[in-house]
Amino acid sequence: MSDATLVIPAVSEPPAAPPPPAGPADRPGRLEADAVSAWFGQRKVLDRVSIDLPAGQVTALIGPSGCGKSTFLRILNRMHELVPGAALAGEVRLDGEDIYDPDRRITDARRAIGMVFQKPNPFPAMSIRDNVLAGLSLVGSRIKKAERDDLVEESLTRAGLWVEVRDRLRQPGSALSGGQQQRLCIARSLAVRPRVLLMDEPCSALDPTSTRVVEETIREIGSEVTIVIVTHNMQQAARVSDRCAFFLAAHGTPGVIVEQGPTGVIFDNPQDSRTADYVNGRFG
Ligand SMILES: Nc1ncnc2c1ncn2[C@@H]1O[C@H](COP(=O)(O)OP(=O)(O)OP(=O)(O)O)[C@@H](O)[C@H]1O
Repeated sequence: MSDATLVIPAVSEPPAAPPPPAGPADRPGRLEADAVSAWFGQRKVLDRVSIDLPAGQVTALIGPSGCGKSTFLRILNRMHELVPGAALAGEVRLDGEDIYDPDRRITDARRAIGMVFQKPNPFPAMSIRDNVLAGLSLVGSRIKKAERDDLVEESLTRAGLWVEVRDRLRQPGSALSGGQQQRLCIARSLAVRPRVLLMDEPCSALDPTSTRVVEETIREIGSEVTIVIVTHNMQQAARVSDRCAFFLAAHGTPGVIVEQGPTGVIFDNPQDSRTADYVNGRFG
């Protein structure tokens, strides 16, 4: 490990920030990664990745399996450091502020930067309503009882699920279809009013119809909350993203960004022949 700015997770956490105020969703945030490298033990898996993720835009991270996309995504909300033996270097800034600053709590980063995973993971025995509210306690936020119903409706509406579930909010989350469960997980993330939403292959466990509905949801919320999505599906990247970053790890070397830019350019006029080969399905 040669980079000088190795980040070591804080041992003691500073006091909790106050819960976010009720009201309209916060404005979308701008994320910047600067020379981010990552290791699992002695193995370096990302090398000096720098990218600007503009506020209110959807950025797709694309590239072959194993090139470090998910690792990079997890670095963006401080999940990488939870893996034993994992280390990282470089800087990640949310609206100019270093999310790894030792004066900042991990939960502050998680509250501002939400995550939706590959497999829908609602709490199966918990009601649909309580699943939406569960996101708040996961990041240490509280909300007044009187404001809960409004927040549930607002979050489910933004996730494109309200009309389908408004008459059965007390039913368990497990009673929903896979696509509905994924939108419930999006609603759970949105209830925290994040500035950025990270999505790790959110449609890979869904059928084509559910995939389309989740993609519509992404397009609809993409101007209110900055979205970074990892996807293997090139059509999906083309459909939902404003910008793309192409990751590659050649012959066992750490992953790097080969090319990044507006989605139209990456697909129709890429500058690097490896990008052209990948987006046209010639490898990966
Ligand atoms: N917990 C872990 N411990 C050790 N190595 C890991 C761990 N997680 C990932 N890796 C390794 O880090 C490298 C990058 O993995 P990562 O999952 O970030 O790639 P990816 O591009 O997201 O792949 P995929 O598209 O298949 O999900 C891979 O070589 C992987 O084997």
